[in-house]
Amino acid sequence: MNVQQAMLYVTEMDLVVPFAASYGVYRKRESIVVELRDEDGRSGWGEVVAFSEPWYTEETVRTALHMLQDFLIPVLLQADISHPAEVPGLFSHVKRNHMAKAGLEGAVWDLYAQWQEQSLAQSLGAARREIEVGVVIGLDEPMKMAAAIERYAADGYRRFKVKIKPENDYALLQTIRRAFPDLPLMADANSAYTLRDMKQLQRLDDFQLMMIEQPLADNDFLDHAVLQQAIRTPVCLDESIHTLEDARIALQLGSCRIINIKAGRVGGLTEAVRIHDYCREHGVPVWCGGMVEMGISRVQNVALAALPNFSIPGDISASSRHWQRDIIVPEVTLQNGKVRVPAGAGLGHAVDREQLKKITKQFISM
Ligand SMILES: O=C(O)CCC(=O)c1ccccc1C(=O)O
Ligand SMILES: [Mg+2]
Repeated sequence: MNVQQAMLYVTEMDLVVPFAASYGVYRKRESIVVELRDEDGRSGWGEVVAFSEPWYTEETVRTALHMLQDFLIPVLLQADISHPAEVPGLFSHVKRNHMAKAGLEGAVWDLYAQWQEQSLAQSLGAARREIEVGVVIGLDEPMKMAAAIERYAADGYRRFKVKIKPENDYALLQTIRRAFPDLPLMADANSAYTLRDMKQLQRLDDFQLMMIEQPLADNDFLDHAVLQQAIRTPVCLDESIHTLEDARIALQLGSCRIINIKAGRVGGLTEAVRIHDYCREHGVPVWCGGMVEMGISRVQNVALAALPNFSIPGDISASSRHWQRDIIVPEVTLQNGKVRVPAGAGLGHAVDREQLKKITKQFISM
């Protein structure tokens, strides 16, 4: 497989509703869509899920463009690739910058699956035909968050995640639990706490949460282990896990009992599958995280979450959760709280070039 041309679409799209977490509020989202063309004129699609600002990890849309244009794409255009799992090795002389790398690797996976006349899920070794999915409720007033849960429950979502912060946790979860005593509920703190908040975190054991996601800083493997010893609620790590090695450290230290896998955060689908396999061997469940992404990354998530150890519904909502009009056809939709894993070759969804053109503010071809 030879990549002959790489095209980058820098996009910006309004969110259907603003999305707030402990770091701030998003009303629109910038992204980069990657189109790779091979020697037969096939297009493979990827998405770089970095945000405009470096709050989630250190990457941004601008740093990713720099990495893609000046380091990663030149290497990819020179390479002869027989399998997408070779791509991380091609990029190993570039430190980190996982989301930039994952955008290209994802597009190579799409090309490869098309070339094999397989679905992306099949190429990844995933066999499920449908997956259960969950939804994330951004920070807001407790009554508004409870109302959002009610609406999403009616849509059929199977697991509900609320964003929390130290100023808004106990009362919020109490409001939600009183309204929905049996709801499969979890909370994501995006590193808003430290070990000094131990007592406050212990009180959250009152709410039978499925887990608490990333309570402490991303590099705090030790403090997360201390916390997990002191609370009943399972800790799930998100921002801490950038590599299989990070997952190994976290499980060996007891920093968490569950891992959130996002292909963008770990440098691509290849590393995501390796982390999945490692967790499976160690009896640790995983689930697929979300990045308020558009359809290409969303459909990659569906394929990834079809692997067997994705045993908890992920943050893989319908396209309409965030977008008026997604960039794929058909869009991702829910049937009974489940999403069907596409069976068609590659992504199994077409890119809506008309919509992509409408939201593109910068185009680069190499
Ligand atoms: O994609 C979604 O719908 C929301 C997923 C989510 O919570 C999230 C979105 C952007 C950045 C980080 C996170 C997170 O899981 O921490
Ligand atoms: Mg998270």
